[in-house]
Amino acid sequence: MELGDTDNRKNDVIHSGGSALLPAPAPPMSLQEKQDVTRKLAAAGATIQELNTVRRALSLLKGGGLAQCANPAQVVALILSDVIGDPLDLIASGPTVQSDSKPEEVWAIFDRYKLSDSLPSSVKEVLSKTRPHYGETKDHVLNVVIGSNTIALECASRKAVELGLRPVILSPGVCGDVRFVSQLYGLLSRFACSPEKDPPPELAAKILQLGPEVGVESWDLCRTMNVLVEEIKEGWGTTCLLAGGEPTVQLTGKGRGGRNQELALRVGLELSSSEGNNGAVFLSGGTDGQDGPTEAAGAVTDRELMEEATSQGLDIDGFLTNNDSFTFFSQLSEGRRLIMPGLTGTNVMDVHVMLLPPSPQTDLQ
Ligand SMILES: Nc1ncnc2c1ncn2[C@@H]1O[C@H](COP(=O)(O)OP(=O)(O)OP(=O)(O)O)[C@@H](O)[C@H]1O
Ligand SMILES: O=C(O)[C@H](O)CO
Repeated sequence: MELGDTDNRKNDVIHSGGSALLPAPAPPMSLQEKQDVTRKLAAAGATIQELNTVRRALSLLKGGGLAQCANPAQVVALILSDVIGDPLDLIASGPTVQSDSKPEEVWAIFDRYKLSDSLPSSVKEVLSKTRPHYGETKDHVLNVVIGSNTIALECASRKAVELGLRPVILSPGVCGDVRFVSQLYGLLSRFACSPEKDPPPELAAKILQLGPEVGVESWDLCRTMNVLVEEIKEGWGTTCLLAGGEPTVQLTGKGRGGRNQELALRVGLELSSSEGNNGAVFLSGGTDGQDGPTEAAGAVTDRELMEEATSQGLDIDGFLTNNDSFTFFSQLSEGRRLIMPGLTGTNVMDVHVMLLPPSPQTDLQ
């Protein structure tokens, strides 16, 4: 979070991690008490939406407080979004966006995670006060999203065209468990590499059934499948399927990994078990250059993965059970499938890329 002043104007860059970088617990709450509350919520599995709704209510600067402090100076907030849907009031808990979270909304979150009875009395005191507003008008604040997953996918799409690929953007809002997300990409690859001119309708039905589990709307799935069918019928070159978002992993093991590496590993299993000529290549990477507590940003897989692992005596299921995807990719072929760009200094969530080469019958046209 950088602040800069030019004459009577304050320029802020709002980005990932901003909530933690700009703590300002509302009195009488102490910083330690506020940290304990957010840690308990995160450990209980609260979503970023729930977490930041609570953070805004317990902070002097979040939820528009920073803009209020700057009033009447003109505030220009340049925002890098790391939250699906780019909600201005939730990115870094919206320090320049007036908060409307009501105490009852916050208590409902505490109740949901059974924390209401283990909170310090300061929480009750803060929530019993009405939040200050920064006046009747918000004319002195301009919030601009200058970086987001949508923008990243649009840039990737332009690069794909430069490389002679045919891009199609599925969605910037992919979420849900990596097991469902990997099934979606496996089904889409089978749909695109289908030997029939018209892919089997049951494949399309399964893809549409998965939509709600992975945060992708039916019309985005139908639009994408129509592009893939056109590719099959008209025999374009390789289609570059682009998507992004922030899937989740249910951690059951003690291994080292991240959601991007685990997703890539699971998609590799899907591709390896897919019959026919499934020449898809899949990449998942964190745009901040770090995936979980590892040096990698993600990994690349294809249908050769299973055979490659088996030939090197690596049991994929064992690594997955232990959430040990980083160790797996590090040991496989000297780590050649890992993506290691280093930290990028920005964060617009994860990007998924799947290259779908033309299926054999179109080569003969
Ligand atoms: N061994 C593991 N295997 C798979 N996923 C893991 C593992 N360890 C952690 N994770 C996942 O990685 C996530 C944390 O990823 P990361 O450290 O990249 O932060 P982040 O969620 O991207 O936050 P930020 O947006 O601030 O970078 C956790 O939500 C957890 O589900
Ligand atoms: O700082 C935060 O609140 C998260 O990174 C979401 O923006």
